[in-house]
Amino acid sequence: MTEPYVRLEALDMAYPGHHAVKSLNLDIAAGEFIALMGPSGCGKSTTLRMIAGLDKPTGGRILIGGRDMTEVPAEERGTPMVWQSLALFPFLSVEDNVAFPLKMRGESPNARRRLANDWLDRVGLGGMGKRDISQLSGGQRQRVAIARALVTQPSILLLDEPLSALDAHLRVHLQTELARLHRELKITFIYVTHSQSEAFALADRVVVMADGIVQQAGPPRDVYRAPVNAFVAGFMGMNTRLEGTVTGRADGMIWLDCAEGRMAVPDTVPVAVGAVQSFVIGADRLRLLAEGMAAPVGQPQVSGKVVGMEFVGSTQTIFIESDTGRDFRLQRLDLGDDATLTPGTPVTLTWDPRHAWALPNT
Ligand SMILES: Nc1ncnc2c1ncn2[C@@H]1O[C@H](COP(=O)(O)OP(=O)(O)OP(=O)(O)O)[C@@H](O)[C@H]1O
Repeated sequence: MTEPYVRLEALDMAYPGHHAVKSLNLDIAAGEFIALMGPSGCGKSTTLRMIAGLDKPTGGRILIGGRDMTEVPAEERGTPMVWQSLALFPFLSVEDNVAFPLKMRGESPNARRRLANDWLDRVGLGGMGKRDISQLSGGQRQRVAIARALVTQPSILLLDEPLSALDAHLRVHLQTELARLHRELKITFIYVTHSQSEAFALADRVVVMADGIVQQAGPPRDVYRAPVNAFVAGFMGMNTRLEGTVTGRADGMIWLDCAEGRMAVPDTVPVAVGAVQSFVIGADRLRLLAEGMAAPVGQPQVSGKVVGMEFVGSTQTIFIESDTGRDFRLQRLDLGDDATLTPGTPVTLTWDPRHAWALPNT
């Protein structure tokens, strides 16, 4: 990264009785879309609130554009925030809500009206400026909140679960609009979410947190395919974790004795023969073997039975329990040809060992 635009340096927040953020270091480039994700209580919102200046860190520094902002009051930081719960003024019109930060800044009534309506147009609410907030739907209100945050033309927009109060259809719709706004505005977005699909769809980089500590930061594909530890692998959800005793190395692969048989994984970790090594295999990498077929030479072959199926539009997830009692998840396109895969159906799984990923032993 060239010079970061936002730098969080050993950022710490120790509430009385709870250490919420622990010496967090993160560099964010100008114009980057960053998603902070992790389970409830991991410190995502606290981190965002510290960047906004709403919570004062108990340690570390926040630099924005090279300037130390740690002691700068929220209203002077130029870091507006959009929340899950809509903090709009119910007694002001839509236009006045959007224009409010401009009024605080002392802009003239004409400039306020013009800019507010420009932004209402940009978020798809053109012509609705005179309405009361109560006359808008949840999705429309969230657009007002976004317009109000952007009307001052900040260089950073902070978003804390901005879509989580909306229904699934609206969420996807507004997600697309946020992506468009980010492309057009080219400003830095820092986005807190529980939702892996939202984070993956929107962010240039995701930052996975647990217990106040950054576990992994990287492009969504890297974090999904190459988790750095068991926590991140588990948080990504759609993979199966196996482990075995290392028996040797050959041709860029580590060979392991697992309960499910002899397996190989790409040799990316320094591990000794005789040690136990974990690895993951993505749900989309697993394949079912047709009845009576053997796996290609060098590929594992794991037998088990179907325990459940889930359909999500054009894809399906098949839950399989192996004969060794391990849970596998297999994800594939739904081609409508698996009426016979009911719970209890015996199946055999395989995968290309080059798609497995050894978890670094940190
Ligand atoms: N003012 C406070 N005093 C004491 N503890 C707090 C305070 N605010 C937050 N916490 C605790 O700090 C931890 C991190 O909170 P935070 O809101 O950052 O989590 P989060 O990752 O955003 O979670 P969620 O996804 O549920 O919003 C939680 O355990 C929370 O209970």
